[in-house]
Amino acid sequence: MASRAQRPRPAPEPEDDIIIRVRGLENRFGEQVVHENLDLDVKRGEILGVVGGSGTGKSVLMRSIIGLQQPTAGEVEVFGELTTGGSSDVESEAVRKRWGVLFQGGALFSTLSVAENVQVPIREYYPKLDDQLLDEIATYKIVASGLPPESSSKYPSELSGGMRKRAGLARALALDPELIFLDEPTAGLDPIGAAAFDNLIKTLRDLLGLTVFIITHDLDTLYAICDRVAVLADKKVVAVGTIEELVALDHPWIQEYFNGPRGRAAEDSAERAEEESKHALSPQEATKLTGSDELGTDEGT
Ligand SMILES: Nc1ncnc2c1ncn2[C@@H]1O[C@H](COP(=O)(O)OP(=O)(O)OP(=O)(O)O)[C@@H](O)[C@H]1O
Repeated sequence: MASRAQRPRPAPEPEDDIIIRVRGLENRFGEQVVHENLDLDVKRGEILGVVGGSGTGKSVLMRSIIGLQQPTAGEVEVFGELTTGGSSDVESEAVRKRWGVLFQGGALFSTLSVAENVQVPIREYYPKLDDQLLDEIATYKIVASGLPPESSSKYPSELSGGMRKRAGLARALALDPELIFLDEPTAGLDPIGAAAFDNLIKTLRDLLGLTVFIITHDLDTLYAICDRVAVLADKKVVAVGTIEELVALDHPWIQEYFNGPRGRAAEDSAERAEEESKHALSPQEATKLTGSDELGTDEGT
């Protein structure tokens, strides 16, 4: 886990490595103005955390980006295609295939097994695939998400909260996306399960080169895996940057969030984890001492 002091700063990206571009976004519900003149860029390959007080419009922002919410003004481009109207069905279908979404709570279909849930997006885009291949792909995604293969045949009601999140992640990964959106993925998980889920996201990003847009209230997640954090307040993104850059700002909500008791505790625990990892045994050393090569595979959910 990287500490606040030691996390490497992402190198500056060229313009075309911005894969989500939000400009002048406005969302109104009747008299309520949720977003006004909101701008945001997300860079290829980064894990971007999105934070803000309850009701500041984090989920509405995500829904606007993925085209589930038509904003009242402004534009959103993902992979260079407009998702806020303007694209043809063919173009928007092609671009939708390139992202996966884990909604709050997993949003699994309760009458479908885990494998059938994972197969839903695959069937939508590739209706001619045969059942055996669909089963193989689903099992692969389920295992990649840290679930045992036996969970394929289980129904959401038979899974723990952490397992449901992993099943939702398996479905988000179904179409080999380049970009994933995660809405509060660690909410409701115990701290060990939440840390394991964070590690899984980071590992998948590193292995698959994913770009990750993650809405979270979980300060530990921000410290552990996010390259940059975007702060929603006053109806817009008031700041985006590394945690080091954000804490240097004078914004009252940012100061209270990162320098309040929970923010400091998360920072301390990230630094402790970093310190402990320096003293941890390598897998080879552990094998020598214990004669076992099966350490550390339980992710705790
Ligand atoms: N379809 C809708 N119709 C009317 N109001 C809506 C709709 N969707 C969201 N809102 C309102 O927009 C505001 C922002 O909601 P949103 O769910 O994006 O907040 P959030 O920042 O994700 O909050 P939380 O952290 O509590 O999940 C809220 O006041 C919500 O009631």
